[in-house]
Amino acid sequence: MLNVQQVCGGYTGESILRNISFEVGKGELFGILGPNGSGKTTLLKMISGILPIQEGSISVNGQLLSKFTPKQLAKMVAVLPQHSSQAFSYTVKETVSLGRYAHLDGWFQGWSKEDERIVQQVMVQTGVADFSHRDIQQLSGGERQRVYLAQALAQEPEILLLDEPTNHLDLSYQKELLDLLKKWTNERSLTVISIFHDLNLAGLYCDQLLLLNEGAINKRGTPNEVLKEERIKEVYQTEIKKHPHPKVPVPQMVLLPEWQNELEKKDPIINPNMLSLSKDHIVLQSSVPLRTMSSGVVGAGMGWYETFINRHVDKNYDCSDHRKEMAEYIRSHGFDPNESVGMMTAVRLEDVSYRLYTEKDFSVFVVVTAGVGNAVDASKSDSHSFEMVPGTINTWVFINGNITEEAFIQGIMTATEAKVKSLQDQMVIDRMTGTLATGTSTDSILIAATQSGKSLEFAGTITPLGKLISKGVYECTTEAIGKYVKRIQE
Ligand SMILES: Nc1ncnc2c1ncn2[C@@H]1O[C@H](COP(=O)(O)OP(=O)(O)OP(=O)(O)O)[C@@H](O)[C@H]1O
Repeated sequence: MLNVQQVCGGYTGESILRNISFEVGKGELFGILGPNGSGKTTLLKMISGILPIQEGSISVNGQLLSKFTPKQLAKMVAVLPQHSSQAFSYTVKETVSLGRYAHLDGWFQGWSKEDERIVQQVMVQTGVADFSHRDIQQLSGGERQRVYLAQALAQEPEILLLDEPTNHLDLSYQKELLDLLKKWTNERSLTVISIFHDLNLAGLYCDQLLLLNEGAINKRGTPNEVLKEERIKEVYQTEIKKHPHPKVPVPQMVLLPEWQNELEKKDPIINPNMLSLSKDHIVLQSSVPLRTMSSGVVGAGMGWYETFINRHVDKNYDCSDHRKEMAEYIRSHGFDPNESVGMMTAVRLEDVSYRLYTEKDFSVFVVVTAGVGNAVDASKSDSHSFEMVPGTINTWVFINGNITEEAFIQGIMTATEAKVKSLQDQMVIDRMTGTLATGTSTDSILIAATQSGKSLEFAGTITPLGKLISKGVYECTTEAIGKYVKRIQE
């Protein structure tokens, strides 16, 4: 569809872009990225034919851009510039109707039913139909942006060029606009070439990305190929971190603010004095959010949480809507479920076991409640029927240190191995199979780290961090099971 070959050029004598070559396929949503001044707008101006190129070639459907008449070009390519402004006082509908100009024989000569239908349709699609009779000068920045988009779409172009289309738009209109563009690329094979400053939006919506740096191509490829942490850090000269989108397999980038360096220098913060115990629940309230990976009823997965609750429930607790009920319980006790990890246990909470384990410059605080009434041998779990019951071994591991994503996962493995060993050493039996149990059917775990102080890369069993986790989980699980067994024997 669009072929850019070895293009060089810029403004009167000064060459801004160097050796730019890429292709854009029909129906593609193509994003142009790059720092301020990298040449994005200059490139877009060249593609739209406003700025002549100094070297190379740009062709559309196999024909050089310079061979099209202005009217042919206007029918084929529509442009939504960065800061659209209009000197004259037009209504919204008149402004949108200007988009049909390239299709008319003369100025509003032969305005057809089809022209009217298209204008009405794009006004509805861009959400401007409700104020179609208002003066464009009286609209907000976001409303005006949508009117100019409607004007560009009314042109029914094959290629739509956009310079930062989501500028001025609030969150919901950003999404609506990009959803609409994506739909037009899929359903009408509209080719969209757009400049983005928001790397995350570009990653979410674009099929292909072109990253410019100082007038040259740094990388061209799919979002996963272009949005690499090291590359973005280098090109934008800033601290960022890449993380996965929670629903779709595209990378997302987050900024790391300067003040996070201060956080990293702070002293350890999680200790046994922060634990409050009652018959109903055990709560650990942190003064700062902790990076947490857990299988809690509330707050499961990866997140930042301040409140950690292990709640006692009756053996016959109805688990049918346990998430909602637990969130209500947390709220009714004065905590925010959005900032909490909540677990349940049928075990008596007086039998909790907890201890702080310290190394030279980091520490681990372990809290375990354990009961083995529904102990299971994982190698024979086929013999068991699936039943949701409140968890019985709940393991909390708080780390006063700065740990990697890898260490979170290794921490869960290490803690699980230590738990299994404790069960085996105490000869806990799966009642269904009569074999040694490896856990219980609904155990829960959390690893929560302050992400300040010492950097800890690994948490496998023989690493410095893994040694504390192993020892802590083994000892606390053994003690908690011991208390449980003693109680049921009494
Ligand atoms: N009309 C002009 N005459 C001369 N130089 C210009 C002109 N317009 C832009 N430039 C220069 O060309 C370079 C690239 O500008 P361009 O607008 O293409 O960058 P950009 O990547 O779109 O930046 P931004 O993200 O800030 O919009 C800059 O150094 C800019 O100063």
